[in-house]
Order: sequence, then C-alpha cells, then structure tokens
Amino acid sequence: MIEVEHLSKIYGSTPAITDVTFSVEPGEILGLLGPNGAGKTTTMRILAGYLPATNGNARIAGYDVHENSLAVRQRIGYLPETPPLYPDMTVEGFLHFVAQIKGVSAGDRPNKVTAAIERCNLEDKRRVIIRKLSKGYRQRVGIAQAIVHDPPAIILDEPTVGLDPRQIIEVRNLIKSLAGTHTIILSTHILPEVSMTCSRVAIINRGKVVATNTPENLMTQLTGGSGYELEIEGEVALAKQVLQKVAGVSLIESIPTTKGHQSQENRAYLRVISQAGKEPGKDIATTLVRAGFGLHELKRVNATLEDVFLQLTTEEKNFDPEVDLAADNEGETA
Ligand SMILES: Nc1ncnc2c1ncn2[C@@H]1O[C@H](COP(=O)(O)OP(=O)(O)OP(=O)(O)O)[C@@H](O)[C@H]1O
Repeated sequence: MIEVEHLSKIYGSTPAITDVTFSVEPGEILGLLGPNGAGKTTTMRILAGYLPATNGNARIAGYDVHENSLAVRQRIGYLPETPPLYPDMTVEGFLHFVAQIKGVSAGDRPNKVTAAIERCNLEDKRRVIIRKLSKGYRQRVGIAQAIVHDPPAIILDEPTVGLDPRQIIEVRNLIKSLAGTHTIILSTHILPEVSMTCSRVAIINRGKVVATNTPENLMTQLTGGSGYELEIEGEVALAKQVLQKVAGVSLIESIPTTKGHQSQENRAYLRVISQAGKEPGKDIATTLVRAGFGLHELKRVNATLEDVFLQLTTEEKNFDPEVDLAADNEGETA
C-alpha cells in the first residue's frame, strides 16, 4: 500500500533524510521511530505530498506522491504534528468543511462526518466550538479530519505528543481500531509507543533507516546479541537463506548502499545480528565461502541499535487510572 524507495531530502546543504526505504502492507500500522531531528516529519511530509523529495520516490496505493499528488491526497489522511483546525468552527462544521475539500459528495457528507465523529468518540462534542476543547479532544478532531473521507492510508505525525496519560491511551486505542481497514504510518520518539500500537517498526536515526522489524524482534535485536557487517559477492537473497541456517544467527538485513559505501557489481552489504551469547562469526564465514560466495569483509559492529535505543527510551509518566482519572474529572471541562 505504501512503498518508499531510496528517498532523500536535502534542505540547502543539510541532508534531512538519506536513502530511506521501507514499505507498509495493507492494514498494517508501521511506527516510524526516531529521536528528535531524525527525519520523521520530513519523511511524512513527502509521503503526504507536501514536500518534494530530492531523490528517490514513494507510492501510495500505486500513485507516485510527486507525479500524482492530487490522487495521493485523496487517498490519504494526514495529521501533522500540530492539527490543522479552525478554532472558531464547531467539530461537526469543521468536519463537513474538510469532507467537502476532500471531494466527498454533498449527499455522502453527513454519513461520513457522523462515521468519523463516532469512530473518534466525539458524539458529545459535535456541536462544541473547537477552541473550547481540551488538547486530547482536539487531537481526536485532528484524527477525525484525517479519516473523514475514509482514505485507505493514514499518516499520523507524533499523534500522542503533549497528551496526558489517559488521552494517550485513548488515542492509541483509536489508532489501533483503525488498523485492518486502513494502512497507517505513525511517527514517535517513544519506544513503548510502537510496541503498544504498531505491527512493525522502522527505526530512523540521523536521516537513515537503521532497522525495520516487528516490535518483538526489535526488542530481541536491542537486548540480544552482537552484530556483524558483511560485504559479500553473489546473489543476496540466496546468501540470506544460507545465513539464516547458521546456528546462532538471529536476523539478517540488507544495508542500503550509500555514496560513501559504493556498491560494486554483484556485491551486497548485510548486517547479521547474532542471538544473545552466541558468536557465529566463524561459522558465517565458513558457510558463505563453502556455498560459493565471495566474502570481501566481515567485521563486528558496535550495536548501533543500542545507541539509538538509548536515545529513544523516553519515559512515560506512570499512570494510575484511579488517581489520574479522579483528578482529571475534577478539573477538566472537555
Ligand atoms: N525547513 C527546513 N530547513 C532546514 N532544515 C530542516 C528543515 N526542516 C527540517 N530540517 C532539518 O532536517 C532534519 C530532520 O528534521 P525532521 O523535522 O524531519 O525530524 P523529526 O524526526 O521529525 O524531528 P522532531 O521529532 O524533532 O520533529 C533536522 O536536522 C532538521 O533540523
């Protein structure tokens, strides 16, 4: 549903993202996880058709985000970091307005608006002026405006940032309820967020995707074994199959080729993560050479993912539902 290939963006002379590649299958929630300044917003703005890439391409539902940006915008819902709301409109009035802009026919609008309001639990607020809503409710209106035209793909930039713990739980549950019928990318700098919400994670650091995996495998990767980087010569898919059978190997991923790491013909770079406590380096070398592959380099690598992980372990405030909800009911109006 969403395919991103070798995407790069350079602002002036500042590279914001470099050679970003990932894909999102229909119905999946992919978390784009990275520290501040990693390039999450840049990637999402390119996908939403608001920013041209410097290199590479991206397709949503088969449409190129640059060449067919109108078709793409009709097929996505986008929630930027700050929800684009008109504070003097009512929730319902605003959603009607957005539905109109998104090309929903006048006859379909009431049903679509009601569906978005129900989905986002906004029934009690439908006639409330947006400026009177709490931040949590505004965020729900932001999500409602992203889904009101029922797009197949939804892009959410840091959807829980600035919310209190109860609101965070509600917004996460809302996002999870959209999976299956929608394909979703959300960005976050909070590691626990992806394990709670996403089916797959792409970790982005300093503009590069450094790992893509399920949250479970990622945790193994982060807490488990050491890694090796290989430069091999031969058919890469076959090499991965061969390496997967080596005892002690946990994960194998391709390392994207960058300018400083120029690929030569028929050569590929792989990262192999070993299981905790295992040292499969020697067996990796022997197995590859016996299988007829050229092995130009095999080196241990520092656990780069662990470094990223350390930057991402943003703590969330411990949430005690009884205490926090009681306090919330006393004070908050929306
Ligand atoms: N308009 C711009 N002009 C110049 N540099 C920019 C611009 N927008 C972003 N950058 C730079 O590009 C890099 C990536 O920024 P981006 O906003 O995409 O990261 P992010 O992961 O979304 O971070 P955050 O979570 O802090 O929003 C950063 O170094 C940032 O300073």
